[in-house]
This record gives sequence, structure tokens and C-alpha cells, in this order.
Amino acid sequence: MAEPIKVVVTGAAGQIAYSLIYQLAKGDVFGANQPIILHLLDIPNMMGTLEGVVMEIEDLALPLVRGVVATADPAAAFNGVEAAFMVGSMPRRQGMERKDLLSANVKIFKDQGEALDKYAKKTVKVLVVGNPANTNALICSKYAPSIPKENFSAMTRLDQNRAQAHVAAKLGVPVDHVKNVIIWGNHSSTQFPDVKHATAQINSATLPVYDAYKDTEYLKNDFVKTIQTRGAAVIAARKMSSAMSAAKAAGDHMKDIWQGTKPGEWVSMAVLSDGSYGVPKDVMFSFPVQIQNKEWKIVQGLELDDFSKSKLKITADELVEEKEEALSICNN
Ligand SMILES: NC(=O)c1ccc[n+]([C@@H]2O[C@H](COP(=O)([O-])OP(=O)(O)OC[C@H]3O[C@@H](n4cnc5c(N)ncnc54)[C@H](O)[C@@H]3O)[C@@H](O)[C@H]2O)c1
Ligand SMILES: O=C(O)C[C@H](O)C(=O)O
Repeated sequence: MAEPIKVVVTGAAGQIAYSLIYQLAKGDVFGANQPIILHLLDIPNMMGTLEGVVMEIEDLALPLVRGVVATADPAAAFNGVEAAFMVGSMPRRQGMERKDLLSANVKIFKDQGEALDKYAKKTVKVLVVGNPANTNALICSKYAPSIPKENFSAMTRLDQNRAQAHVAAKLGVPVDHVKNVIIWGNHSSTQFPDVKHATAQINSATLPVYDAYKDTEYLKNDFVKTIQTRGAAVIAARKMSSAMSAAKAAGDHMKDIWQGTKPGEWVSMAVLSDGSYGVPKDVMFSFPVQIQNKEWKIVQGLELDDFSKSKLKITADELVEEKEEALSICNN
């Protein structure tokens, strides 16, 4: 059995954390042979609730959990951590766009970037979930200059899972028979869910999703809108934002960082743009990536038609705007 690793979850008394912690504790993310010490951070007002979460972790009686640190002190929370789930922040309510959360949330990611810089391991892998996730991740990394920029990513895995599940249901196949769906851009209503390069296994044949669907119009319009607005649809129904599915996606994302992607397959995550596919540099843009030895590489050489290029531009423009707004909030 390996030595335990320290894993921090921020917003640990909240909804997403409540589902996420269980996955971490039972080995779904870091593996069945990797013990963990859970560092749970929340704000002082939530320490009572967090105490209850700690009691429940004890009562899970799971052997991989070798310790729990529950705290409102970022220095203790980030001390020596090798993986960070940055969830703690305000969720949106009905009628809001995720970028409306910028003024409330971005400073949290500035402060916690500074704390990661001081206290975390330099190899820490940081997954930002709190919205607006792409821009919060950019700010978090900017304020943690001693940690490599490649170690930061933001979550668009929930969008990928939504798109994959939607296509699988429409084609009547199990969800794992659909592969290589891509989410480009921002985790917002400008994201571009793209199945142009995706395949579906139907009986014993593997077909491009576009050929299996035979409805290009749908895949370019209603499908894109449905995935772009799925988060809002969940909020309208639940009166709270998605949590169980968000936690599952966070686990999927970190598991792929830790354990790598399967040969021939890619996943989507928002990473620092290097200008690939004509995207402006220095925004956290969701690309298809492949991962080995905990390092991601953007999948290169996918052909984009004019329709796709126009979609990438819309979401990239939004990220550039968000970045400027975030920097001006942080500088004031
Ligand atoms: N990227 C995605 O796909 C995705 C999906 C779902 C939700 N989200 C976002 O995740 C975030 C959390 O959602 P939730 O449903 O768990 O919300 P929640 O309100 O249930 O929990 C958030 C927790 O964060 C804590 N918190 C606030 N400020 C903090 C700080 N400075 N340090 C530590 N903890 C702090 C709160 O006290 C609360 O316990 C929201 O911003 C939401 O919009 C992102
Ligand atoms: O939509 C939201 O605000 C929550 C989350 O980002 C989601 O996609 O469900």
C-alpha cells in the first residue's frame, strides 16, 4: 500500500463536496491502493455543519481514509496537499449566468491561489469547480506563480458527461459506447459541445456520431443548446445547482489526471490555452486532451469547419472578456 496523500476539498460543507468526499474516500479517484488524508476547508460559519460531515466520514468506516483535517484556515487546509478540488464558492440561482458570480467568487480564487502557492506541494494538481470555473482557475494559477500553470485546470467534464449521455440515450446505446465528445471553451452558455469527431458503437459497428444520427441540423442546433443550458435546467427543476453529477464529473476529471486517459480516447478539460486551434493564449479554454504520467496534451490536428470555428470564437471572446473583468476585480 502506498503512503497516504493529502487531498483538499474546499467548500467541504456544501452540496458538491457531500457527494465528492464519498467517492474520494472509497478509492474511486486515486485508486483502491492509495490511502488519503482529507483536508476539508470551509468558512468559519460552516464549521458546525462540517463537523457533521466529519462524523459521517468516520461512520463510513472506509480503510483508505487515514485522517481528516476540518478547518477554516487555508494554511492548514492547503498544507502539503497533492490534489486540490476547489469547490468552495457561491452557486448561481435561477435567472443568473455563471459569469454573474465573478464579482462574488473571483477573490476567493485569488486568495486561495496565494495559499496554494505558500503551502501546497509544487506538484499539486488543482481542479477548479467553483463558477465561473475557467476564469477562477486562471486567477488561481496567476496568484500561485511557484506552481506550474499546467497543474491548473477547470471542470467542463460535467458538460462532456451530459453530451455523451444525451447522445447515447438518443442512439439507444450504453453511455460508454459513445466516445470522444468534445466540449470547447467556457463552462458557460457559450460552450461548444461538439460531436463531429465522436463515435458510437452500435451493435458491433463503430460509427461516427454524425452518421449514426443522420440529423446534422439537430446536432448543430438543438443539441448544442440543450447541453449549453443543462445547468440552468437543473437549477430550474431542483432550485439548487447540480451537485451529484458535478461531484461525479470532478471525480472523473481528477481520476483521468491521476490515472491517465485510455489509448485513442480523449476527455475535455479547461487548460491554459497555448494558441491551439486559433484560440487566444492565456485563457483557460476547454480542449480535448490526452493524459499520461499526470501531464495533459491538447489533441492536435482535428479538422474544424467554418461552423465550428465560429462557435470557438464566440466562447473564446467571452473568456477574454471574463479575464479582463476578473483582473480588474483582483487589482481593486
Ligand atoms: N464546473 C462545474 O461544472 C460546476 C458544476 C456544479 C456547480 N459548480 C459550482 O461549484 C460551486 C459550489 O457549488 P455547491 O453546489 O457545492 O454550493 P454550496 O453552496 O452547496 O457549497 C459551497 C460551499 O462553499 C463554501 N465556501 C464559500 N466561500 C468559501 C471560501 N472562501 N472558502 C472555502 N469554502 C467556501 C460555502 O460555505 C459552502 O459550504 C458553485 O460555484 C457552483 O456554481 C460548478
Ligand atoms: O449551472 C450552474 O450554475 C451549475 C453548474 O455549473 C452546472 O453546470 O450545473
